Amino acid sequence: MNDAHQAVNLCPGDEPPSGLPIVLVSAVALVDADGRVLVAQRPEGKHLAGLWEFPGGKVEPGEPPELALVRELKEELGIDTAASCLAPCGFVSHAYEKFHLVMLIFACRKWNGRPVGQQGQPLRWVRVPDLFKLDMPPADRPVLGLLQALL
Ligand SMILES: Nc1nc2c([nH]c(=O)n2[C@H]2C[C@H](O)[C@@H](COP(=O)(O)OP(=O)(O)OP(=O)(O)O)O2)c(=O)[nH]1
Ligand SMILES: [Mg+2]
Repeated sequence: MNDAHQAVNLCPGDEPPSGLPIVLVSAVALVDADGRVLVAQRPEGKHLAGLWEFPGGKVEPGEPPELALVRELKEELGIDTAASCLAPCGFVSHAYEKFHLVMLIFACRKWNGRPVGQQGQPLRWVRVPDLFKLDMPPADRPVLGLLQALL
């Protein structure tokens, strides 16, 4: 048995199911001057409705992930930022029932305008330790650890 084979066997049951379409999403931790992070409640009628999420959305074909996020922040929150204001924090990879989510996480401390939910979605500024108490999508749990380490 070679090393690679042994490494696979160290984590039995961890293999993700294959065959699901991959959905690439860019999402952001907007961080205010007090170190709080913005979360938005997902609108009714959407996948994972009612849960608190990091703003962002699907990357369109051929679209750079940073520009997708700049676009989504304008569409969802009405704020302006730039790719140069987005610091990569990490990613999550999570199998939902119908697709496999790969979500790139950025941090952003510089934007213009005051975030307002453009679809009427409620917003909250939350300290990182308090994010653990919120009802968030299952894919987001590893993001909280990332933010705890980075912010
Ligand atoms: N934005 C965002 N999406 C998340 C998070 N966690 C999580 O599992 N997701 C999932 C929910 C969705 O299935 C997918 C992102 O889709 P989205 O609904 O935000 O996409 P979008 O803004 O482009 O909206 P739409 O045009 O497709 O309606 O990622 C999160 O923290 N933020
Ligand atoms: Mg979205």
